[in-house]
Amino acid sequence: MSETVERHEFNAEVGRLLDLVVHALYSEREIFLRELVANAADAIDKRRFEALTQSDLSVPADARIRIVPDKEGRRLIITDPGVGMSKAELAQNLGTIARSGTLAFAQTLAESQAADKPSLMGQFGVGFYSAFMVADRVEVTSRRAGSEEAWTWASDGRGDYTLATAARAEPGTDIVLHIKADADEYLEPIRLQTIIRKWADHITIPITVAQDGKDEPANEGTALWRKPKSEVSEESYTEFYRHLGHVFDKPWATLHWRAEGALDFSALLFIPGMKPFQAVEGDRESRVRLHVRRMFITDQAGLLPSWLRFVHGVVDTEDLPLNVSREMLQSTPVLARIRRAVASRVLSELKMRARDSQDYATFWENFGAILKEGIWEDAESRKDIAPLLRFRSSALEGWVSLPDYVARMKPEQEAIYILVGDDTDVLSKSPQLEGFRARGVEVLLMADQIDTFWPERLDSFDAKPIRSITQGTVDLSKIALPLEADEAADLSKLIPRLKEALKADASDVRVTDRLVDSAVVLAAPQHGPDLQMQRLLRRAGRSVGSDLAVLELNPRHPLIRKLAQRAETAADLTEAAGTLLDLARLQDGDSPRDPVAFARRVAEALAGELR
Ligand SMILES: Nc1ncnc2c1ncn2[C@@H]1O[C@H](COP(=O)(O)OP(=O)(O)OP(=O)(O)O)[C@@H](O)[C@H]1O
Repeated sequence: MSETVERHEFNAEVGRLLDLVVHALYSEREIFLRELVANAADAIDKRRFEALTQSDLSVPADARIRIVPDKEGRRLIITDPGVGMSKAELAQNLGTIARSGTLAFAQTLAESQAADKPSLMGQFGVGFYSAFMVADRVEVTSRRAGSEEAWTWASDGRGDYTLATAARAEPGTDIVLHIKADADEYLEPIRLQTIIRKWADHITIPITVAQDGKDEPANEGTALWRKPKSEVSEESYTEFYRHLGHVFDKPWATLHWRAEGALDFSALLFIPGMKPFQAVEGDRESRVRLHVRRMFITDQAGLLPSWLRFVHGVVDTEDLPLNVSREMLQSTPVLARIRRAVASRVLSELKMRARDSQDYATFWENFGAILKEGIWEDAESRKDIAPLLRFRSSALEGWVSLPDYVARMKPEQEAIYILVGDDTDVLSKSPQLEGFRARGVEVLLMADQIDTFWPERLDSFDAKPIRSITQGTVDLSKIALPLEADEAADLSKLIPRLKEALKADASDVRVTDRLVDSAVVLAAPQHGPDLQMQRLLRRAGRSVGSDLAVLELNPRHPLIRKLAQRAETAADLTEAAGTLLDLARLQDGDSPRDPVAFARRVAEALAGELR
């Protein structure tokens, strides 16, 4: 067979990443073995998954990962019968950085303090490239399952790599590391055994290390989730969690249980201790792994609803056949029942942990925004999720729950009041809150994208309606103002004049008791989209329809009083009306309709003052 050899440059990012990996990132070089073994195990799982629909790809019964040190040749070889890589996949996976942001993150990491490194590192796997910490040349020979062709990728990690035709009897991958002069220890079978036991014991695929010509088992290979809880140490849980999630932090929650009876399954689930650094945009599916009788089947069985997609873990059942098909995964009632059982177990864990508010805040700040999606999209779970929500509040620091809020409601108060915007700190200063603050009425402040949507679906909590304070007419008149307020001006002449002047820009002009210090405020029309929704629509370039905002006036404010007097005469109020509307928009963080005209009017008004 004639050999073809092609030379390719690494893209510039890979070059820089390699440099960081080798020189700045890791203090423990031994983790290269963990990374390579994890990749090999993933490749075997992938092949098993593909075999569900293509039986000729099936993984050999004695599949294992072999580690073979060759002292004389100064080589370390890692072999797996996994899915393998085609020529294009070799170039793509080992010649570029697939995930955007990886390089930037590696740089941050390299520059960070030693003390912060371990936790940052958790967000980050350099994976395959870590081989260059111990090797000055790496060769990867791979044959894609389902193909006859094999290719060898080779590089000394310095700018370029080659791709050459090769031969391999079976699908799978061999990684050959040419060990550096100062890395002799990684040619010692005992040392390799120790590393595997430390880092890869939870991998259920057998791993062997060759010693004196014999393959010796190196991992225990028991399925951790099948062991009784009492036999699993915290370290083993943590190590398994890290392996599953490709992370390095500690789980915030570990849920390990066995269901027996109507359903028969074991589950080991984790809620991460921090937000994933590289959240895959658009991927909203739960990635909890489904095993049948220990054997990995798929991580795409949607075992948890997407609003619990931050949960990692494994569910292993006796109730499905090993050759379960993809169609069956969609339709079998067994899986539907398992899904319900698993989700309800996660919710009860959250409920229990929510009793410790400080502890729960960690979870909430990481994943609260995702949990809220459940209120929007899951009618069945809505009632269970609602008490788990937490909010910023106009009345106090920290996180507030709906039950807390309801317990603090004023006797005359009719609704749970909310204000939605882009930033809770900005919201907490909003004039929209003035009348509520003055009357001692608490308002919940929300600034996640999803907050524009879910309140409408929940509608009420504990029989109290949830109302946006910028929507419709909020009636505060039943709750007395504790301080003495100025007499309200009579606006009966002013209002029709302003309505006329603003007929193209406001759907209504009316008196409000929501204000104390400010003259004006905007409200959404009673049956149209709320203000934040209008803002989102506008930013997305969508029309907000005919639902113009309502301009509300504070009849006790000096400016409004003066205008009310002016309205008694025939004076022209068009400009003043426009300025009022623009002021209200500015307060809510929006621009005046015509910034230049607005600036001119304000300047003229000031000039009048100064004259
Ligand atoms: N032994 C292998 N068999 C098949 N494919 C592999 C093997 N090793 C690596 N790959 C492929 O190369 C890709 C890149 O591997 P690498 O270890 O750099 O990153 P990763 O595993 O995707 O991410 P991370 O290390 O952060 O978990 C893998 O996603 C996989 O597709």
